[in-house]
Amino acid sequence: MAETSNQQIFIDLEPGSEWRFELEADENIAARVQSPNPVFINSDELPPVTWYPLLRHLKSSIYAPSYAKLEVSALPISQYTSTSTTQPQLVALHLALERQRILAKRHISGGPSNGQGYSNGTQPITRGPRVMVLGPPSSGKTTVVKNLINMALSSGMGWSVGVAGLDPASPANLIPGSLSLSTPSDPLPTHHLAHPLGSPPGSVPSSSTSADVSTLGWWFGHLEPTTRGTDVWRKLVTSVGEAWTKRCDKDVNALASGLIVDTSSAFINPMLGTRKDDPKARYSLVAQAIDTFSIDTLVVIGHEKLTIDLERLLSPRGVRVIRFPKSPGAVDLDDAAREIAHAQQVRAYFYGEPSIPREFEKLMGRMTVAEAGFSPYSFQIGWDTLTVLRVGEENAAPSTALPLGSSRILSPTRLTRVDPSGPAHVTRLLNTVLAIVAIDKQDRIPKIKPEATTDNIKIETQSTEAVDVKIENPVDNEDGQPAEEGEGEQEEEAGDAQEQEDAEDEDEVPYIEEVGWREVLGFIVITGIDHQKKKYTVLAPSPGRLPSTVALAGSIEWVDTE
Ligand SMILES: Nc1ncnc2c1ncn2[C@@H]1O[C@H](COP(=O)(O)OP(=O)(O)OP(=O)(O)O)[C@@H](O)[C@H]1O
Repeated sequence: MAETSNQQIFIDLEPGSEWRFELEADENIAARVQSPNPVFINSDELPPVTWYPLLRHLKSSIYAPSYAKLEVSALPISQYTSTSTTQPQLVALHLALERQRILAKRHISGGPSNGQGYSNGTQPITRGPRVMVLGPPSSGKTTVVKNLINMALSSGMGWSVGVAGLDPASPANLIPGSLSLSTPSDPLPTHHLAHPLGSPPGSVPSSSTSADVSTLGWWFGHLEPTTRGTDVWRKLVTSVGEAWTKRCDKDVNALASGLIVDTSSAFINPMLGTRKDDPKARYSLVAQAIDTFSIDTLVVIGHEKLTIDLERLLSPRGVRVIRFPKSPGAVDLDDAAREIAHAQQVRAYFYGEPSIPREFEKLMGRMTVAEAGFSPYSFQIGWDTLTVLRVGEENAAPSTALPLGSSRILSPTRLTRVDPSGPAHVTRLLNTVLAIVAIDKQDRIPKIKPEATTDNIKIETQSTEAVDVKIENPVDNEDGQPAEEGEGEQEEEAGDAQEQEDAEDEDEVPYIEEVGWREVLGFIVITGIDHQKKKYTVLAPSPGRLPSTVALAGSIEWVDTE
């Protein structure tokens, strides 16, 4: 209940209650605890007597395990307190995971197992918990993941928990459209929408409004997996899994700490990823993620049928399926709210964490400090210098050009190069976010002699026999423009040898398909296109040369409206 005295606003919290708020576009508030007992936001303790900024559009809650008094700088229009919290269930789940971590650590360090380090009484516990959280849209998956991470990182045990983000719409630390892997070292704060699971790969030192999270990213380029994009998705998930395995091989603490995986709500669709050659398969992408990360615990939020379905499917594989209640506080996010969150996430990648609002200057007392903003950099780069690729999109001769009765089979993960001279392509690229990928010598497909300069395309005849045929001069494949000279400072710096090589390979995608599921080096966005000069204007997070001039496009766009 809120009370006002001497222009101060206090909220009294009963033991085991949470204060929930939904901030409007113009509401920035700060909160601080004014009682000896601590309060928590997503299981991260509010620092004592320090103002904790809660910025516009944020929807969250502050939990008090025992009686607490909270002071807020202003009362949001939408706020209430409630004792119907899922915090006790979260704590119980955390304790079960913590036990597994401790036993795994004991096993890894060769300590006595005294019969406890065994799961099911037979298998020794050799590694920390591998948990995946599943549920319908807005059921609170990311919130549960964040709470579990924060409880583990606050336990004082020095855990190094892995966080895999398999929800490209709620990116863990990166731009929407990414899959990610991070190992945060400090509890993740909740100040704004920009980074639901921490801050971007730190080019700046950590501060108290973001967590120092070194994040690896992979580019899916779309907000959710679809059956059509399944092949690329699977490759990307495998890449994330390999990175996690590598991490565990090098760091036994990560192995003992375990992994928590956030997932896309699309995962609850049983038919997602079902292939024509195996039409009866259900939950194939869930099963793939479970195998890839050796998941042992699946947490299903508030969905009874899904829990039962998955239990039937996964129990034989030794996966524990737990039904977890949906928090009554979880807010149904509509399209508008999601768009705002995505725009803030992209903006924060380029400009850094949102700054602390001016109106907080009048608040007396200590304030959690803001991250220094980044210095994004805008420059022009020639169409021929920046090679923009799409993964898994058809971009070849039209089917009508094929022999009668035949159909084309293209690799579902093939790369196509965006042809800047085709007007449709250029228009599509405006405002597009691009993921920069590293290229090395082995990635180049050796140039084929002119008579063989074709696209290898399999043609399936009606008798279903596959034969290889070659189609010359694939339509829409490359512009064939010679590389421009003197593209400006950035270009000369960025282009170097690669620019020359790109110009040579104008008629085909010169790289192997693996480039499409490689870890990304960073992101840029195309903010302008000069058709006359054949140049893109791009925004990068920092000045200096691009680490590579090969970039992957998807369907993620961003226009800075601030
Ligand atoms: N107990 C709570 N009190 C207040 N707000 C909450 C609570 N739990 C979750 N929320 C809010 O509800 C919204 C939805 O939660 P969250 O993003 O965790 O769900 P999700 O299942 O991951 O969503 P998505 O559909 O994006 O996958 C978020 O804005 C979150 O901050």
